[in-house]
Amino acid sequence: MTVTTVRVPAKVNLQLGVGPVRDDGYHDLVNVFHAVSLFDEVTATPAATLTITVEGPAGVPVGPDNLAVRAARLLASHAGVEPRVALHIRKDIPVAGGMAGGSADAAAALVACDALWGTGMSRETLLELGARIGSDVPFALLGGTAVGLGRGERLTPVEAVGEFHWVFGYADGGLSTPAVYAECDRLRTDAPAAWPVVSDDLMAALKTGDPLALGRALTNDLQPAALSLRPSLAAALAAGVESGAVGSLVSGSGPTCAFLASSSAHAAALGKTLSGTGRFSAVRQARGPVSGAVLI
Ligand SMILES: C[C@](O)(CO)[C@H](O)COP(=O)(O)OP(=O)(O)OC[C@H]1O[C@@H](n2ccc(N)nc2=O)[C@H](O)[C@@H]1O
Ligand SMILES: Nc1ncnc2c1ncn2[C@@H]1O[C@H](COP(=O)(O)OP(=O)(O)OP(=O)(O)O)[C@@H](O)[C@H]1O
Repeated sequence: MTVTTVRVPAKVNLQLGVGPVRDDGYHDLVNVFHAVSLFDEVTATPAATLTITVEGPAGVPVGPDNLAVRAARLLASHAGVEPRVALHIRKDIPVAGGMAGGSADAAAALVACDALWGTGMSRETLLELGARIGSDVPFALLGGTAVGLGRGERLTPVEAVGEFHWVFGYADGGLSTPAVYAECDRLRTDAPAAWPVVSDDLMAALKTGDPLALGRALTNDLQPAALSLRPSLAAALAAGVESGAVGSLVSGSGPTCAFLASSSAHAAALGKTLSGTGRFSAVRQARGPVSGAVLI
């Protein structure tokens, strides 16, 4: 194969239940991931050495810290091949926005390089290598809707009926994921975290495909921490409720706000209204669930 391109989706967390901090610094989670139709593309071209170029928003490292580069190196070392590839990322997922854009690129690089180098890794091996790069990477490989336990890497797919329609409000400037988890711990000093459990209401809403029920069931334990670090998010979320969203929450560690609509037409109207509030740097419509990283 000469050139491979992989398309990979962003995620929103339908439930992010955060348990106590573990000895290794991670938190045990109940993390209900949902892949949505905002995509990055990673292209892998044969080259003498490993190089990386990025097209799109600023703030993405173009060196060894890029998660796609780390993924390519890890795969090469695991498979015993030289990491000879020119990686090119076309980014559409917001950077440090709580939608797992970097993790998505790592997942895409694993799939693209495996195809380019003919290393023939099993799905299980790619999921295991992905988990070594970051907790969100396995889900970017899987896509759809899934419950993630442990630090979010132990995945079980969830059957969801139909399609849900979303509007995402982007913010200027990102939030650091470790800083948001640390703020979550700080806010809980007086009340230790309870062990999270999968929400029955959420699972029921996914089984029926009812957006109103899903909207009521959305929860994010990191939201108070994101709001504490970025107080302007409170008004941004309120704008969604005032504009008729059937559910609103911060996506993952934020600061992107996710708004659920009752139909595609409702999402288009909601997107227009939210654009007019001036509270977001950009407003995007998307649907979910969509598949994980795929060769195109
Ligand atoms: C907020 C979420 O996006 C929700 O899906 C994820 O939990 C974050 O996943 P991620 O960005 O892949 O995070 P990782 O690269 O694995 O970890 C970055 C940092 O986030 C914190 N972290 C992450 C996952 C987890 N279960 N507990 C944590 O406390 C830790 O401080 C860790 O050092
Ligand atoms: N390919 C990449 N795309 C974006 N950021 C990257 C990439 N590789 C490394 N990074 C670094 O990772 C940081 C977090 O980026 P990312 O966009 O993944 O955040 P996020 O969406 O908030 O993550 P998550 O939702 O998984 O917590 C960035 O600020 C950047 O420095």
